Amino acid sequence: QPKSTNIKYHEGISREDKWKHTGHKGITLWMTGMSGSGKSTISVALENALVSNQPKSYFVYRLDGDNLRFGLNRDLGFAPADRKENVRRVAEVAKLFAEAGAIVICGLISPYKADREFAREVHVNASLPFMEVYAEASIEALTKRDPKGLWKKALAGEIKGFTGLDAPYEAPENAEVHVKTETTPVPEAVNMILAKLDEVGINLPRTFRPVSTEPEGSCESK
Ligand SMILES: Nc1ncnc2c1ncn2[C@@H]1O[C@H](COP(=O)(O)OS(=O)(=O)O)[C@@H](OP(=O)(O)O)[C@H]1O
Ligand SMILES: Nc1ncnc2c1ncn2[C@@H]1O[C@H](COP(=O)(O)OP(=O)(O)O)[C@@H](O)[C@H]1O
Repeated sequence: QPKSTNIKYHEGISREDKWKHTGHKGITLWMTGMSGSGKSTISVALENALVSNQPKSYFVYRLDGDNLRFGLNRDLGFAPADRKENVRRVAEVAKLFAEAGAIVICGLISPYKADREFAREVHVNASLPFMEVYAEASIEALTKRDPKGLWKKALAGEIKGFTGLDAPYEAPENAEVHVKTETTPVPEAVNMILAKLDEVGINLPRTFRPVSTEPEGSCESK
């Protein structure tokens, strides 16, 4: 519930009218998984596939957990309440972008099921499509990959409350897409997500606008 009272929601132009510009519906793809599981790698590859590999570019916007912590979420840490607020804010921002017609790719660890469910509800309540994508890899693989050296630091006790070590990760049970990134190459993961997008059906049907059948210059003669 909002803290403010005496506020009123104002409607603008319809979502359908906004989506006419993009030629497709907005949707939020929520990538979850532990650090190093492949959220960013797959998100960027998917973004490229949608922007550069299609006959017509899609309107895509990535909301990356790490990146947002430099700005919008700079006041948040990694305590459970902070992670919850992190997910809430990103879910609300994603909803706004999806309303504007974007394919929003969120990449957040989002370790708690309840928080991810909240993100889904925000979209469902606004009648916006939402799908969860689970990037999974074993702790063994994650500690080997360790692109940022964070697992090494956390294992050495230099990071407290690290997801997968001394902070929980509640794995999704019903994610729309489940990518086992130890055995699924990145392009295959992208194609799995594209196939799911096709299933949801975000492309808007197009019909041709007929040409005028009035004789040329008939306007002036009236
Ligand atoms: N304690 C702890 N636990 C997990 N991750 C940590 C931690 N401290 C810093 N980092 C870095 O922060 C990135 C995760 O931020 P998120 O906003 O995605 O996290 S969360 O959804 O709020 O749980 C995460 O990014 P990714 O590696 O891309 O997942 C890490 O780079
Ligand atoms: N199949 C795969 N899918 C995604 N990432 C992979 C895969 N195989 C290896 N990797 C590597 O794993 C690391 C994943 O890191 P990153 O995408 O930053 O994860 P996250 O955003 O979840 O923290 C990268 O170094 C990437 O090259």
